[in-house]
Amino acid sequence: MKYIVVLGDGMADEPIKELDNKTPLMVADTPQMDLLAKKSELGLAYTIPEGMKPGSDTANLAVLGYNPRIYYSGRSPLEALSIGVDLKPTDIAIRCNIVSLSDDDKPYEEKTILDHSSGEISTKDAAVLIDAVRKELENDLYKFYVGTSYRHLTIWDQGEVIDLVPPHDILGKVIGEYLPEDNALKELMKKSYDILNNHPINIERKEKGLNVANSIWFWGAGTRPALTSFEEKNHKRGAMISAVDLLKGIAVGAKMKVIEVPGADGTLHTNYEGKAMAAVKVLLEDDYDFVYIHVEAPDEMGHQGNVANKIKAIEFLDQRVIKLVYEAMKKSGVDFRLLVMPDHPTPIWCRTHTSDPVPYILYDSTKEQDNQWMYNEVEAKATGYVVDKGYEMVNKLFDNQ
Ligand SMILES: O=C(O)[C@@H](CO)OP(=O)(O)O
Repeated sequence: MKYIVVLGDGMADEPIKELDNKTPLMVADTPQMDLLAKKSELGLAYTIPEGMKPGSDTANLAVLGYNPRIYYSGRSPLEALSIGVDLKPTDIAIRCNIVSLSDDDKPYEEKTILDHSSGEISTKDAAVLIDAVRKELENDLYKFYVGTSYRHLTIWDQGEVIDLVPPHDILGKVIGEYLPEDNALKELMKKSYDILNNHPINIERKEKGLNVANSIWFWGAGTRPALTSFEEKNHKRGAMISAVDLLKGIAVGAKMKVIEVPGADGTLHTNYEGKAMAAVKVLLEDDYDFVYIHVEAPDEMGHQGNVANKIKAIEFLDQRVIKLVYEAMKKSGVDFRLLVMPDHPTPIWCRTHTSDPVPYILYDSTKEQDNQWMYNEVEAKATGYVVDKGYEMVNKLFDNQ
């Protein structure tokens, strides 16, 4: 038996007025997910433990079977594992976004945050900007490392885990009240604006009408994580396919195989087919038992508040990932169980995450069901199946309960 998770980041949503009070999942043309839903258990899963913040860190740990209350020690330390930075016990890892602030004459505190992703800047351009920041601001206490696209890393030697606001939670707002209380971190952010706003890369971006990448933004602080190995825990050899350091870092921590897919970049235009084919290969040719395919695009489109592109991202996931994996597995004749779900909702109305339960499909090629339901939030709720503890989902997938 082979085991597959397809994780559509932020795919769940709420009814939207312009969509006749339907959700993007209800409106999207998803014949593959609907076919699977008919043959499967359909239900709702709570991936965010009560009282915890609805981050992709917490939710994906849960879907991989790690109780966030035990294993969560911050987002950035997980990403550091993927970036290859070995944290000392006294190091604090902090996510260092490159964001777009309003390019006006107002003091830093009065600027508005326009985009947490600087127009999904390329890693190549971002690396040049992080280098410019590093030259001016790095010292014995603060070190800067390049991650992927707008997502980078700062290590604060002998620092503290302090509460910092994720930039995607405050899009369109004046930043003053959301800046770090820690003065040193705030100063680094302020100085970064002076370094970056008129950097040649940003002058070019302005000319091209692209969002400028003119400030760093700190959030997601934490300490070195300690995950039990996935194989020890589940007696399954597991592999991870994702564009983002968060998921790749969780996999490094869990001693899973990390598969790099060329062209997988976390955007709407990622290499969907490449991810699907890499998953099939690791299961059928390399004989791994479990693969986790993470697709970031629906979440990013949610953060952008772009309903048409969120629908597109869901349709791409359906036709260019799930369909390919399903058909290749069927053709191989190997039995498999397939779990399709988001980690959390990223509703268009709020452009950030919520803690609501998410719809899941659990398919078993050896026990096909014959139901009438389709894959969406409303029908998943109507079935009455509920998984209260998201971190038990893998046990369901492995049929271990
Ligand atoms: O990587 C990030 O900065 C965030 C926002 O895009 O991702 P997610 O919403 O998946 O936590």
